[in-house]
Amino acid sequence: MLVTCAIILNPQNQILVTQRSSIMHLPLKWEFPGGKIEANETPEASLIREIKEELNIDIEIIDGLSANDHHYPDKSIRLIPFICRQTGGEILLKEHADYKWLDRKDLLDLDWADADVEVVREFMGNCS
Ligand SMILES: Nc1nc2c([nH]c(=O)n2[C@@H]2O[C@H](COP(=O)(O)OP(=O)(O)OP(=O)(O)O)[C@@H](O)[C@H]2O)c(=O)[nH]1
Repeated sequence: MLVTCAIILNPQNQILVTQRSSIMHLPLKWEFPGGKIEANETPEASLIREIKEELNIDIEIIDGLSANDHHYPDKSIRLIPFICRQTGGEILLKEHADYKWLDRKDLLDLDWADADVEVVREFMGNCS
């Protein structure tokens, strides 16, 4: 399963992180918002659509990071991360339990979905 996710930076270079709801796969784990790529969709178009659907905000994509393959007991995903900026809208949570803007140094303190840990490490390594 191909999944895109957005590392959205604000003007203070904080990062938007979202918490999965208690009724989702990986309940209450933190992730970067995003979702499954649908048929005939580019990764970039999929991510822009998902972020609008889930969070009610518009983003532009700045850059891509390495995809990370991860095998959960019940599914395997390829997580494709993009660095993004918010260009419009106000955050309204449609699916998630919570969100926060975090300083980069605090990212590894969260209880991440397993597939995201490698993505966080690469992102932190790139920025330091
Ligand atoms: N959006 C998103 N999904 C992630 C991340 N990390 C990670 O393991 N995933 C997994 O990727 C899958 C796709 O996410 P989704 O949000 O579109 O799908 P979903 O919860 O409806 O999944 P489902 O319909 O298979 O239960 C989920 O199983 C989710 O747990 C992440 O950072 N962002």
